[in-house]
Amino acid sequence: MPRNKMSSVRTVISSVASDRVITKFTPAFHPDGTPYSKVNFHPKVKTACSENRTGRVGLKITKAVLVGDVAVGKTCLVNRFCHDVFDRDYKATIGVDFEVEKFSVLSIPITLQIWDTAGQERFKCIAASYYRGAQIVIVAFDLTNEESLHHTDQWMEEACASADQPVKFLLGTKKDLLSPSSYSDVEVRALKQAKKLQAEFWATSSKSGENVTDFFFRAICLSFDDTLLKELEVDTVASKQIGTIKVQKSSSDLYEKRKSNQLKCCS
Ligand SMILES: Nc1nc2c(ncn2[C@@H]2O[C@H](COP(=O)(O)OP(=O)(O)OP(=O)(O)O)[C@@H](O)[C@H]2O)c(=O)[nH]1
Repeated sequence: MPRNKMSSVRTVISSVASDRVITKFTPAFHPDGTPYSKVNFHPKVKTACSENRTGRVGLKITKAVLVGDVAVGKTCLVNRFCHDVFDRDYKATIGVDFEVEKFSVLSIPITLQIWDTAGQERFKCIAASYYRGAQIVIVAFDLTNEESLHHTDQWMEEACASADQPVKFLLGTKKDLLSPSSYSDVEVRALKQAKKLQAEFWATSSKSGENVTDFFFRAICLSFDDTLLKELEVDTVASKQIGTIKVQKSSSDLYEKRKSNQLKCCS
């Protein structure tokens, strides 16, 4: 890599907070609650990162959209992760809000944009226009509100319609409000729903902070690994195609050479 490019990557990494450095693949929350079997970064991804061959991946922004019913706790989740605060007073999101967080994943700088959308029906149109191109879709529901779990089908369908082959999550909020036995009952239904949605299930509490950081780290790990693998495959196909053109060119050169030799012999 050219010297100036390398030093700009280093500058970005040095501006990443120490608690945003990811060196290990974060595991799923529940072994039966995920369609993603990955437990580690792909060997090709690890090699590409160690050799600084990550192309445009380190320069791209990873977009996450957060959707779900009114007052399930979307804004509180973002505020807990980005600012480590919790507000017990409810203030409805108007339309859409967003936060940006910088990470270093296997020493590659990654910028995560989290779009926190309004759950209120009247803002749905505005919020939906921000789903486009999302690589991470998070459908939140309130673990204490069964109806909000039922509505996750529709939220997932709408958010994925214009997303970009996203990594999908079904995220239960307000875990602190449930006793262990009530939580176990809800978990059974949530795991069933996650399977139906082909999404990974997480249960969090923005009040206590339980599982909030692990959840976002997991989302980043899955998305980063996916995106970089796709990018490396594109590079491999492109270099194979260049190789084929070269082979074709040299064999046609050989043909022309032979033809001219034959002509020389005949004359
Ligand atoms: N006990 C508890 N309360 C929570 C938690 N998360 C959110 N709340 C409360 O739930 C209410 C709604 O939270 P918000 O984060 O504003 O909900 P929202 O989903 O962003 O709502 P909209 O913007 O209208 O879509 C607030 O009163 C929060 O204090 C949690 O983990 N535990």
